[in-house]
Amino acid sequence: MNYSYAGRKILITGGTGSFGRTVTKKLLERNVAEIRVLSRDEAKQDEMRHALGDDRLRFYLGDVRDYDSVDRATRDIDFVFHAAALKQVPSCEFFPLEAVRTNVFGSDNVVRASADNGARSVVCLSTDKAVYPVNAMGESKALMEKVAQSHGLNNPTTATIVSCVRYGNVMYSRGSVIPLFVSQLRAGKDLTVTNPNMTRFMMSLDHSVDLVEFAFQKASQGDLFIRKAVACTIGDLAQAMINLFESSSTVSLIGTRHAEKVSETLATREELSRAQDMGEYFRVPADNRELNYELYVEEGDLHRETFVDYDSHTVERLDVEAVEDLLLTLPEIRRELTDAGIDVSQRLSDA
Ligand SMILES: O=c1ccn([C@@H]2O[C@H](COP(=O)(O)OP(=O)(O)O[C@H]3O[C@H](CO)[C@@H](O)[C@H](O)[C@H]3O)[C@@H](O)[C@H]2O)c(=O)[nH]1
Repeated sequence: MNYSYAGRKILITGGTGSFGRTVTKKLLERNVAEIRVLSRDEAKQDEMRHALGDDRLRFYLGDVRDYDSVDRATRDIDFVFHAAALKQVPSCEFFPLEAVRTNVFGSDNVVRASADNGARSVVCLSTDKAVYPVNAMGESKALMEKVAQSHGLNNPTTATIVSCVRYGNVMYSRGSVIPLFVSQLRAGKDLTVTNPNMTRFMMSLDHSVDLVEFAFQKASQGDLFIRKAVACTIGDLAQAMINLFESSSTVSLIGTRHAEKVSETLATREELSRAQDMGEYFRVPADNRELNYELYVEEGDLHRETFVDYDSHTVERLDVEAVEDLLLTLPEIRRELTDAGIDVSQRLSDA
């Protein structure tokens, strides 16, 4: 279905985070009537209110764990982008029930309140860590995906479309490794690398948000959209940062953190076997069969064996120079380099 944003009201949960904020900025460029941001931290809201200075922005204090605060924020709303989450792997490992409360029950509140208030479309933000999860953050996000998909299965006549978008690591997002490396380089310290052979999917924030808009426009009930991405090793990422900053820092190995994987998977082969390849991304439709399994035993999926997981160890791997080029596409990196007195204009014009 194609919806126009003109005159529409959009809610972004977790709207003061890196992802939510970028989506907010992009949507403000459309002819939307109102964007609501639901989040817990009034200081971040205040900072965003002043930074964006747009009177179509409305800030709602509240927590997705609390149905009433989500209900208030979803009244008379058209689109909901659900980005609020606990997303740091180590902290979720220590406090797994907090991850369950926010990422599972909180997501259920968002889906239910949106449907109760007649929203047209809800898009939930997921992560590659939800695939073959080994940590509480990923496990809770995997359940969030199931909660999102169960909406359509349990409410066949609902008018509210619920879908998910799944990403890898968003470069320069708050609390992630790239801003950490920048601060270490600027302080003249060595870069703390967990395991140089670990691989991660790398994508820019700007690229990532396009898919949210696409999901709003095109999702069918229960769809999961996966953004394809390139990957690199963390050792190459550290080296690329050292090279760009023309630094004499070296790498200091600190070992793998709690519950980290050596590689991440964006899509399983089972998902790929029923996915639609749409160029930049995959669309994985929900399995809409009913709970009547005896009707289906005849239909085994022989086709499935020909697919392999979409994994950061096996997709296109960037070398150090290609990682440098990718880093230079980030405005934050260019600004940091300029601040550090490093002139990259020649390199940018060669690119
Ligand atoms: O001091 C550090 C910190 C991290 N790393 C490594 O850098 C990579 C990326 O780490 P980080 O930026 O902390 O991201 P992840 O732990 O991979 O998780 C991020 O990426 C996920 C998507 O995979 C999101 O869902 C999470 O919210 C987000 O925190 C990992 O291989 C880490 O082992 C280091 O080498 N040194």
